[in-house]
Amino acid sequence: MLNLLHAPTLGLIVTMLLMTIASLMVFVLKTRKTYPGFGLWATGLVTLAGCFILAILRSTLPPVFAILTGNAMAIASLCLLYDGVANFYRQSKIPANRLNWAGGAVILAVLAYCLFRADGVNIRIMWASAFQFFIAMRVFRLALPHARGRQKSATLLLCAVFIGTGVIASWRFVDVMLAPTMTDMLAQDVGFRLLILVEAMLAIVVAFTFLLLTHTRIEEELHEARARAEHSARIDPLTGLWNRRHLESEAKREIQRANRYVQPISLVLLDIDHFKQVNDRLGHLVGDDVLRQMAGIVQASVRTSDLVCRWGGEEFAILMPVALGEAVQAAEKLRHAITQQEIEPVGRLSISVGCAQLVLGEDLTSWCRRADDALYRAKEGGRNRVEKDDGAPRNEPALTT
Ligand SMILES: Nc1nc2c(ncn2[C@@H]2O[C@H](COP(=O)(O)OP(=O)(O)OP(=O)(O)O)[C@@H](O)[C@H]2O)c(=O)[nH]1
Repeated sequence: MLNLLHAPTLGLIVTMLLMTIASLMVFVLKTRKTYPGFGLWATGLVTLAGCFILAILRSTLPPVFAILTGNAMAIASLCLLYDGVANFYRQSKIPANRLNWAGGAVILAVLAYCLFRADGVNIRIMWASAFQFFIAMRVFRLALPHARGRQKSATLLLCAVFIGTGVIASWRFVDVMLAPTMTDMLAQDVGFRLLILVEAMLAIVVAFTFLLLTHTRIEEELHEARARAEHSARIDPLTGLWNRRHLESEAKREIQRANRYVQPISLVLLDIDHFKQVNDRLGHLVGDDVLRQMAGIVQASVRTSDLVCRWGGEEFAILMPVALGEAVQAAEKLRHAITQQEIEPVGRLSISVGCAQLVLGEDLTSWCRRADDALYRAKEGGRNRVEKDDGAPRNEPALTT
């Protein structure tokens, strides 16, 4: 066991592991999509690896330089990792925290002072461990509130790693406090060296966690982009209402529900009367604006449980979870509201409306055709009126507008 944890070998293994992981982080930073903070994480790990290299080379360098530079690098790497976490969660590129850096500078000054004390090694390790504990707890506090949604597991892993780092730092603090005066850190007992090895492992897990956090954020963005694309594929760009595609897919779902629970549902189709004249007299852009105003009136005049869509051109459709009689009443109310409304710049307009209640076992095509037939009859009957189709067989052939 002792041989396995031979100090120089241990130092070499840890350094090589850290260098490898730091290089991989830099590679990911240069070649993949990353987020604010990733660069700081990569720099933090490179700095940590540099600190271990200095530890290995300590005997070949002037001791004051090796100790102070090594500690400065260790402090800087902790501050960089914290800044990376802060920037990642806040999505900002501004370096996050001056308190850590100021604290780090004070600790470094204390460490420099300790170089001239007989019990300096112990005190140095205790101060450095205290700082490590402080940063670990700050990272934990910063990250924990973000453990939700898709980021939950990766963030919890990050919190666990920094809790582990904090535990090791406090363990080492107590261990060194109780130990006799030390002359060389790496010459300490096996337990002490084992802690360094565990810390190196934690650094690797941290790097993995950073990659995981980045990956889950990419997933999150893709998911949101897909949801946005799906939503906008169902919206009519001119009026902002749902489009026909959305209404049809909702109607299919409603048909299943209505058939299963025998609940009434009606389709109301409405068409602006003589809309062509608006375009012809005032131009297509004014026509577009009139359509937008009409959409607003229709949407405002129906219940929130009704689904309004632009069916196409100057036609709108409303899905109402009510029986035919109530749908006709609502359509009359809407027709009346529209005729009372001043529409800029054309004045008052009227609509023709066709209503049809879903018949048990009927499909969407047949239901729409019946509503369309009723609308056609409203047009034929002189416009500005509501017609219904009650599902009873008719003698005349089915017509469409
Ligand atoms: N401005 C504008 N006009 C549109 C749009 N979609 C369809 N239209 C116009 O709507 C008009 C529909 O004309 P018609 O089908 O003859 O109907 P109408 O003039 O309303 O006559 P009736 O429906 O029979 O009362 C055409 O002039 C189309 O160009 C659109 O997105 N914007």
